Amino acid sequence: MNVTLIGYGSGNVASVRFALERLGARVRITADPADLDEAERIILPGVGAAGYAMERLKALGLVEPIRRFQRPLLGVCLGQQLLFDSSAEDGGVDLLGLIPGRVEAIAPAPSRPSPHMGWSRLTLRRDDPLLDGVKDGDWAYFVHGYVCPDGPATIAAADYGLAVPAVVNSANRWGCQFHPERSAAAGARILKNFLETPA
Ligand SMILES: NC(=O)CC[C@H](N)C(=O)O
Repeated sequence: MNVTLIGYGSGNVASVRFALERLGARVRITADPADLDEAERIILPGVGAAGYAMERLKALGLVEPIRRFQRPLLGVCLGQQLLFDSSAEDGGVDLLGLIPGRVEAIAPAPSRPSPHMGWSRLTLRRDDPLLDGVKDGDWAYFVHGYVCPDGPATIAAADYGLAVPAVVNSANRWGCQFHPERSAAAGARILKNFLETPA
């Protein structure tokens, strides 16, 4: 099982790599656009600000190779958000535009501080190869202050006083808002399923 992990200076590369290698994957970390064109499957990690992440992807010439990639692609945490059209973060930033919609800030409420930090249970919305073996009610670990738009791409959600698209899919692109590398059995199963998704 080969996987290419984009190391672009805005991602939790080390923890994702360790989780993938624990599953037996051969991990290549790269920021070279040529490596993406020949990758069997790609994971786009991400932590921090959307604006900076997009600046890094643009500076490294990675935006178009990611956009044109037709084999399995998984965005993790901020990496899921980057798959959408735009984000309100950093005063508004255009993203990769692979899934329709705008990422918005989580509106804080008395029972719902922002950022959403901690364990929440998953509600499965529909079957998907990435969710094979994941059960309704499984726990996942979230750390985010922005939330993707809930729509047809949502295949699993978490209830945080608002519906948080926890796992999304559109064509060959999947996203995971929570940290699968820090989400115990469900997270490990999602990474394993991604590694086994036919390229
Ligand atoms: N954990 C993160 O890196 C968060 C990503 C994004 N900036 C958000 O607040 O949702």
